[in-house]
Amino acid sequence: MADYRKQGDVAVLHANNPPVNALSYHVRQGLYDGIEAAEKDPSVKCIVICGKGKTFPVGADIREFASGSAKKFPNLIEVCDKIEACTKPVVAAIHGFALGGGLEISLGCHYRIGGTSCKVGFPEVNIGVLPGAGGTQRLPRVIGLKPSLDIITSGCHVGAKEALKLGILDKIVQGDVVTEGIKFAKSVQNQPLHGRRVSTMAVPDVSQANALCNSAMAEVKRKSSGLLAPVACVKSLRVAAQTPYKDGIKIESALMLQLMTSGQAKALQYAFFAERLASKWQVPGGASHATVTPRPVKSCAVVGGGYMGSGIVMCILNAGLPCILVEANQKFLDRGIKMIQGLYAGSVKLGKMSEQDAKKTLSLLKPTLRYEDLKDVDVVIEAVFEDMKLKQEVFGKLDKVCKKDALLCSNTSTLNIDKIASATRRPDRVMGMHFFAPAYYMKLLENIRGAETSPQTVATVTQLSVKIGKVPVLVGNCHGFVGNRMMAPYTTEAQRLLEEGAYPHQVDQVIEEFGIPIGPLKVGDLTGLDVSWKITREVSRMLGLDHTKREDVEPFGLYFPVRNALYEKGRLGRKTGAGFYKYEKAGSKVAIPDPLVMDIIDHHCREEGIDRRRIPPQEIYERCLYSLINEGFKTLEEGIAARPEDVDIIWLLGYGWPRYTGGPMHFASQIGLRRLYGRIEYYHNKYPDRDHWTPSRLLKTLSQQEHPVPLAQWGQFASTTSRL
Ligand SMILES: CC(C)(COP(=O)(O)OP(=O)(O)OC[C@H]1O[C@@H](n2cnc3c(N)ncnc32)[C@H](O)[C@@H]1OP(=O)(O)O)[C@@H](O)C(=O)NCCC(=O)NCCSC(=O)C[C@@H](O)CCCCCCCCCCCCC(=O)O
Repeated sequence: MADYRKQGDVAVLHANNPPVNALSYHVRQGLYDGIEAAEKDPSVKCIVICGKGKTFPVGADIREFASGSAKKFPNLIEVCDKIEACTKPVVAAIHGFALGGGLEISLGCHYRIGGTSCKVGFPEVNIGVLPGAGGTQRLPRVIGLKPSLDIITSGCHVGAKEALKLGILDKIVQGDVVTEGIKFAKSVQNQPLHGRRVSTMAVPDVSQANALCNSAMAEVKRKSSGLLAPVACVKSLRVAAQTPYKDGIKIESALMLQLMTSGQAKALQYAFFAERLASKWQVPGGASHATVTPRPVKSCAVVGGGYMGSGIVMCILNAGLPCILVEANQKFLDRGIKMIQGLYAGSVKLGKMSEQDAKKTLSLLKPTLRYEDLKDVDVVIEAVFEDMKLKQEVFGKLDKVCKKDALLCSNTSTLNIDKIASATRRPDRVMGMHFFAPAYYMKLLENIRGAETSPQTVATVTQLSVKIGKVPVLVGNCHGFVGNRMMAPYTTEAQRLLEEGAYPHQVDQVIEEFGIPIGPLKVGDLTGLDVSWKITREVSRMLGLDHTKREDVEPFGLYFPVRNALYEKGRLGRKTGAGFYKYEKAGSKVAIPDPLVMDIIDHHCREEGIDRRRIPPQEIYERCLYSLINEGFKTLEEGIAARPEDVDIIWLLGYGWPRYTGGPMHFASQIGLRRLYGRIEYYHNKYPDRDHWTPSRLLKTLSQQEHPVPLAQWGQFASTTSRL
């Protein structure tokens, strides 16, 4: 797990643990033994530590935190200290990434050189821990407290040039980093080592320690309220400034041990792996990401240049793929182009992109009004208005003009993908690609497989999704798929609470305190009450109901009297400066509780003879969140979602569910399924007419097991076959 070889009088130690050289027990042992062997060998004058394959070690092996192996001798602290204590010069030769424990290893070395494209960083905060192998103690001794606070609390990567400027790297090298590392080591082999051992250095900006740490603490509390790791990072860095290394490392270890066993760390690490699992799909019949070869995609087209369509075009262009944008008329086409150009101009202005790159990227865009221009593209993504008739019309046209093997995808957020596919003669090459707004920014892509979609179509769309920078999750076909289907009971309950005693700001406050950045009623205002009103009307029509008749729609959970009253008064949300809240002016972001809305709600209740009651925050919390979770279990039991991890990634990346709880399914496992089932059954008995409170069969089964079933095994209890 760490290869030892000698090249003349240089010992070269390669960490060898593909794909990213995570510092698992065997790698640590190999590095420790390698240093010991080199120290003992009189013919060795200096040592180079590097990584085999594509990168320097990227950190501790995250899976070892749960198993306890991370603490096993030699732990990472002991390895770093061993390297630093070596009496022969040790050089870290960095290529790819040196992250977390990898960067700590390099800080234990006496010198660090890096390739031109290497990156370093401490991403530990993202997985709920801190750089606990001396990172918080050594980095400030090398580069000072101020930049260390920035790097460690942000978790951001630092490029080679910046790392050199800060003093993390001693040199940037061209060409093979190991060859250069050997040369470098030979050049310093006779230099004294005192002054190169980082733990013995003083923190340069120590006089400002209090001011810097106080302001960093205020900042992390403001930005990541409730998160334990960033706070612990600042505490540990403060200690580095005030204490010798040998005492500081003890405090760092104590903080690390606390974090390692925290629920937040477990949830964040779960989310890390769930995100990587998402693109590993499998469909009934056994075809999977591992067995099916995707078709190459060399060009794409997007139909519809509205807000979503334009964003999708940008994702494609950013990946370096040519993209045709089709619109129905010149006015709409110009509007789409203008939006895209404007967003690139904004990126240039903010320094995120050079003018030259923006120009080059935009040159890949070909706007047109003619469907015939799409005859050679490999993939078309339709992003027209959410209307089945319109979508079928578009797919019919596409089917006629596009080459036989082109894939036709729809950015529908709710509609039946099989019905859309039925407008073509190639249902095997039709799929849903549900982007989230703004499409150029949001990482989630909910990919919907229809009944006839072929495995190769799934493979190609998944590969394209990754290429355009998204995390794709494959789901089955049903109204709203996974994300929006779970959203329905959540928003329904939020609105029902208004009719029983709560006001909008009270509901939103509970949800925002839980960690979802915008409460459901503020989301209603953001999307527009006219939009949700129209959706209710469309869904009612689809079900053959009259949306104006309470007795028709109430049993189907489609009766929203408060929303309707606001809509009828022209309060359409943020865009009109009034909805569930009032706003300073149309388009403003700050939602202000509105006494007028409270009057409208009270009036409605009086008319309906409803005795309003005080609704405790716990009830708001349970009714919104547990109804959503129950629906999540239903998507699993029906095989619409393949794994609980997929449901979680959809909610983490698409709907702002707080990552430190791991997502709704992981959160459910933390609540305890027995307790959760009990509460859902309680609400089912209280509101028997609300279908979304019917407890999920899967949840019921799991809750009845003698011992809690680990989340990774829930799938074994889902009785129905997969609908993926
Ligand atoms: C590196 C990346 C940027 C690469 O991205 P890329 O897109 O190329 O690849 P993937 O992300 O898809 O990854 C490929 C593959 O690798 C897996 N993987 C990646 N990183 C890790 C990892 N760190 N551990 C395990 N597995 C990893 C990934 O899951 C993929 O697997 P798959 O099966 O899907 O192919 C990107 O991968 C990335 O960003 N990785 C994470 C980097 C990171 O977070 N690093 C920090 C890790 S935490 C750390 O390093 C902690 C250390 O600072 C401190 C540890 C101290 C422990 C000692 C504690 C003892 C203290 C107490 C002692 C006192 C004694 C007492 O009292 O008891």
